[in-house]
Amino acid sequence: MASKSAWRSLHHSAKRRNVLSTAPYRCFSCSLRSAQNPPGRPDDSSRMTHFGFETIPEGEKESKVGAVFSSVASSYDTMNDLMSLGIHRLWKDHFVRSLNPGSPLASRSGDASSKGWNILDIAGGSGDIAFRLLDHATNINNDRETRVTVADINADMLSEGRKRSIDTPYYNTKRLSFMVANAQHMPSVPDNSVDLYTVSFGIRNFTDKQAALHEAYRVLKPGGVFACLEFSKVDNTLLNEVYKRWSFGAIPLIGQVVAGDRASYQYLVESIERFPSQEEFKEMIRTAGFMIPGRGFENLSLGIAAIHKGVKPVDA
Ligand SMILES: C[S@@+](CC[C@H](N)C(=O)[O-])C[C@H]1O[C@@H](n2cnc3c(N)ncnc32)[C@H](O)[C@@H]1O
Repeated sequence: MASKSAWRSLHHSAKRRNVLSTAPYRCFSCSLRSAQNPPGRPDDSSRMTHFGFETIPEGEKESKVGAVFSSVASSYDTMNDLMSLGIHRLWKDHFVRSLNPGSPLASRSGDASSKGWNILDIAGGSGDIAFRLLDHATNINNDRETRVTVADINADMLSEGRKRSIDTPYYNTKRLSFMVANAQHMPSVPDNSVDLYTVSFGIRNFTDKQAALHEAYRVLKPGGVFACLEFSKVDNTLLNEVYKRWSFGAIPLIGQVVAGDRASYQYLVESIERFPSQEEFKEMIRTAGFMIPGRGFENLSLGIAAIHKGVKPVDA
């Protein structure tokens, strides 16, 4: 008899080719996909959304985004360096430093007995943020208890992450795990169980961003922190002009030359353009129930990217 993992991979390749419609046992990733319309939610089949500059039925977005990331998975890290001229590394380092993972939890949750942080890195893809979070906890805070679950809807991106983790001290330890999950509905993550929820360059791809923010609120402990690093709106006219020429002119072309895939990179730049402004996104975080610390966001490189944070109230 085929092992569960062998069956699962056969099942998924069959699903991709549309030749299998029913699962003989509960398949985690597929059940999550179908869980987009949980009981009680209206059928979304007639609702429209954006896929880059295209308007498409909501029900089609996940598979289209899935195809983009399956296509770019193997070249994703190289492309990130080329597209951002390496700057994404500085943004990610700064993001993680600003969160200070592994520092004493007592200061914000009042739970002096807590050891280590339970971190959920959503849309974690190839592990860039997870490895940095664990390095920071270990090397800066001397904390060897903090653990990160990298969750992503795309098994191909997670498999790149798993491969990369082999070169880290966290490989095959309880500090690092990978999970196929849809940020909009994560039934396997209990309420009030997470200290820090991170999402880096992921949320603009979600079909229902507000639903994902509500789900972040649900899984975070009271006092827990939501933190998002995402492309945003440039607040300087001249830089904005240069940036748009670079992103629309060069990035799809680099995608074609390096990864043999122009269309996926065209989608990625269009999705940046479609993402709400800093102020609009801050209001979405507030709507999900979070308290907004200070100004609520920090612009990086004049707003090319921004860090947004929200805190779940301690008395929630
Ligand atoms: C641009 S990558 C970001 C990867 C990584 N966080 C980083 O900063 O390099 C975006 C990721 O979002 C994932 N994603 C898209 N929609 C998702 C959803 N609804 N739930 C979870 N992950 C999703 C994609 O599969 C992809 O791995």
